[in-house]
Amino acid sequence: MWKLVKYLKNYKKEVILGPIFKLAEAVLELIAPLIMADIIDTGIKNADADYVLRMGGIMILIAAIGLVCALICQYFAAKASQGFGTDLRNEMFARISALSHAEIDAVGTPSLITRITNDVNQLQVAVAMLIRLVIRAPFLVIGATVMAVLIDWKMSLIFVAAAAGIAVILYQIMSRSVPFYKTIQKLLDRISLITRENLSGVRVIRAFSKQETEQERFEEGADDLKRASLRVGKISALLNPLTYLTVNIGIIAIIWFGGGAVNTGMLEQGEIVALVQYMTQILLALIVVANLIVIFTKASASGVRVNEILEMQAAVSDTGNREKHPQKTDAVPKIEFQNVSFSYGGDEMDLEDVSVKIMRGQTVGVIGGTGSGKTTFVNLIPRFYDAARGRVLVDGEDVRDYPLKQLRGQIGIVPQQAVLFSGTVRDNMRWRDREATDEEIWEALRTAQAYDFVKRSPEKLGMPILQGGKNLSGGQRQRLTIARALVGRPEILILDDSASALDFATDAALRKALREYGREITVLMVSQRAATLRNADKIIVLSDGRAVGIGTHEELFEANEVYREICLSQLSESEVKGK
Ligand SMILES: Nc1ncnc2c1ncn2[C@@H]1O[C@H](COP(=O)(O)OP(=O)(O)OP(=O)(O)O)[C@@H](O)[C@H]1O
Repeated sequence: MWKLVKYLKNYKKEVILGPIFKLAEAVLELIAPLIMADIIDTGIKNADADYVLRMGGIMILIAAIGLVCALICQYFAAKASQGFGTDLRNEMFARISALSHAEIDAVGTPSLITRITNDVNQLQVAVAMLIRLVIRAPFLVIGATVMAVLIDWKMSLIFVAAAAGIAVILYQIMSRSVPFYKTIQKLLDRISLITRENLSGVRVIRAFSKQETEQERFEEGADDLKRASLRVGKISALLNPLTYLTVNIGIIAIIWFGGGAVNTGMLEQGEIVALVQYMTQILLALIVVANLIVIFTKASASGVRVNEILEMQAAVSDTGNREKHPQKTDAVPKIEFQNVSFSYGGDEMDLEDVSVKIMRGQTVGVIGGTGSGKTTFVNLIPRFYDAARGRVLVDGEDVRDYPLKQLRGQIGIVPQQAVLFSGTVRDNMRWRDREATDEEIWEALRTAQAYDFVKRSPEKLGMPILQGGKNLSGGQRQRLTIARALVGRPEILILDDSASALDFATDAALRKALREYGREITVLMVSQRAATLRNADKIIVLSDGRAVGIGTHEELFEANEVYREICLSQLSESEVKGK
């Protein structure tokens, strides 16, 4: 948690001045019982109304000054804690954006969300408390004890005994409850995961009538959280009664022994009242200390989770990479895989020893069964992941040597899942090229077979798109994601099973339109449909992560068992042979 202190650097003034004002308030609080004692022992004893009123006035003044000090401290605490939270969130967001897919997969999106929201909240509360109470509470405990010693050192022994008793109670309760706070944080992560899955998958859940099962899953998660919270609650609930009991025993002892001392003239009545007030102040301060321990324990669990993100090293990084100026000649393959192997972390390689050359302007198909490694293969080109062995080259340069912006800037990607963002069609189309003109956008829409439905809409390019593209059909979404990748004319276009939601005629029209780009674009087309890839210049057949065949449709159909089987399961004999 202390590693996060650097995020307070912009709020030094608040962090220093806040506690000073709070301390001033505490000093005034410690003076008040002495004045009270004086009122009783001098003003009331001598029936001096003037004295009582004067001293009463001073007490009101002290209370008013204390209030102002408290408000100023509160202002500083709010400013520093909110500013700290904002800076920390901005930094976390930047780090999360720089993480590669591997780390995001490992932590999980819901956990990232709870870390940047709930965990930062806990830390903000801790910062506010740090400024407001961390110095004040111990100061009051020590100060009240010292004041008691000044009044009567023998009576102050009661304070020492009560404080020791409360310290033991605090330790016993905290050591039992603190470990649960970490568990509670994890359970919150789980609830967040279930909620997120349910909200994003609500249509599927309804389609499969799985509402009840999902409700049960959520209730289970909520029950676990309730159980853990109740356990902590039951332990912590003992804190207040036990502390009150100890302090009240202390007060009884003060009155008991103090009464005797008053009778023998060793102590004044007012001094007894002051001692009781100091005892109450100690009680309140110790309860604050207990709450502070809880808040700091939660914050320390949150701090660890936040630090994990801040210290995470992105597996894919481009630190130190300078812009490349490769010779873009026909002699050098546009894309080359040299003995590439990759694993997501399991025992087996998800891609094994793949070597392939893709020349400039070629259209290359990637085919294979479900889970054969097609997406993994194309994901290595824009460096969503890095190869474990071997090299991936673009224009003869290792992809790891390019700045990510330059590498990804020349690639248009259409992912398997058509994701659009809220805004207009125009906003979405300008993701690759902010400066793209309407003409360029219309051209990309035409190639992607999205021209007609956008043109028909009254707002044209201003047509609104809801979050996730929910106001569009699956096919329309997919066409827009294809158009988005084409705007700005990428040198490499990767279509990851992107035509799957298109009918055959549209799929064919898309391929025809793409051919018109000629040699300008190198196209990688992942598909499970043999018909889609039949006319490609080259087809790569993947099976269990291995490239088991590379060649044209005719060559592969002749010589490759896996490819022939795929074709025969999908195409009629005339389709297999026909062009
Ligand atoms: N993020 C991931 N984490 C761990 N394993 C993964 C991940 N993505 C894919 N895999 C595994 O890697 C293998 C190849 O997956 P990949 O997505 O490349 O297959 P695919 O050929 O594109 O399949 P499909 O046609 O079904 O999309 C599969 O066994 C899959 O379980």
